[in-house]
Amino acid sequence: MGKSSKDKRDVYYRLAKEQGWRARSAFKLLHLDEEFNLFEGVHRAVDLCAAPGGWSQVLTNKLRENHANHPQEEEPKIVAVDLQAMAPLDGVIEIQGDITKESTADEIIAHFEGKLADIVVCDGAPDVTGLHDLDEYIQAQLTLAALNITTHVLRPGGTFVAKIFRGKDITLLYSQLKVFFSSVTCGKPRSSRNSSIESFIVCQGYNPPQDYTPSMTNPLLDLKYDAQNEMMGPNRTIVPFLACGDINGYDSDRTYPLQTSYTPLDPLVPPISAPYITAVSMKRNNYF
Ligand SMILES: C[S@@+](CC[C@H](N)C(=O)[O-])C[C@H]1O[C@@H](n2cnc3c(N)ncnc32)[C@H](O)[C@@H]1O
Repeated sequence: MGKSSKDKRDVYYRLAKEQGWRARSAFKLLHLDEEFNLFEGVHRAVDLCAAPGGWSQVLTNKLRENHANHPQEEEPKIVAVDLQAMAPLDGVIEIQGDITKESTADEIIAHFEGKLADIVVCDGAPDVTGLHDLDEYIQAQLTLAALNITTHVLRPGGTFVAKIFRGKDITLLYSQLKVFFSSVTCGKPRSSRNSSIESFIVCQGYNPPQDYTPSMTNPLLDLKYDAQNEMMGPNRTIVPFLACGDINGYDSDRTYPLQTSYTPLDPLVPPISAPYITAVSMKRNNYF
């Protein structure tokens, strides 16, 4: 009887046990490295969603190798983060925290003491629900949280690698990543199960828009448009508003009965700060 594909996949599970990797996923990073040469000249790394620590082990080996080859260069620094506690790993600073939280980002940044990382990797996966659209959405949110932390800690020219679920809406995420990196490639390492929707984006050449200011309250994570969180400069995107068709005379008897002082420039688009009562009267007039 021939080997089933399941038997072949298990080779990485067995190899991981034999070679002392904490997780078979270590091979995914090793195989991505074979293709993309991820660790050349890398001394400082962040491992997001790191438990139980397979990728951190790979990082430790690669960065130590780099240091052994160039002892005059700085000592390796690796910061690993996960929701779950991780058994200690020599040479790895571990943070137990949620990567979607600002406090976790602050903690990571603090460990770099003003210096920047050469690479950020993220193998994060939320608990899947089995509802594909929902799982893809949550995975994309996790990737965006990782990207957001990355914009705070990655040096220009640096690399970001993250797990994605390559579903039908993935091109939106690619577009968002292309804003920040000169090269964005999607890779499926041979150790990643064929049956799995997972792939990895390899983003190289970090190059944020000029004057981009990293912020945890930015549109990638948090859609807040109140006065305190107003987007400025290149963080702010304004798209044209086009009234389609002739709206003259449309519903011309409308009134704003509860707002004597409110004179909107465009009655169909009240300012964001317009009071609740505006929404009530607009709703009453069936504008939305
Ligand atoms: C597939 S495992 C990572 C395996 C790891 N790369 C390794 O080689 O050992 C996914 C991890 O993502 C973590 N995770 C999921 N959501 C997270 C979040 N919001 N913040 C931090 N970690 C998260 C989980 O706790 C889990 O340990």
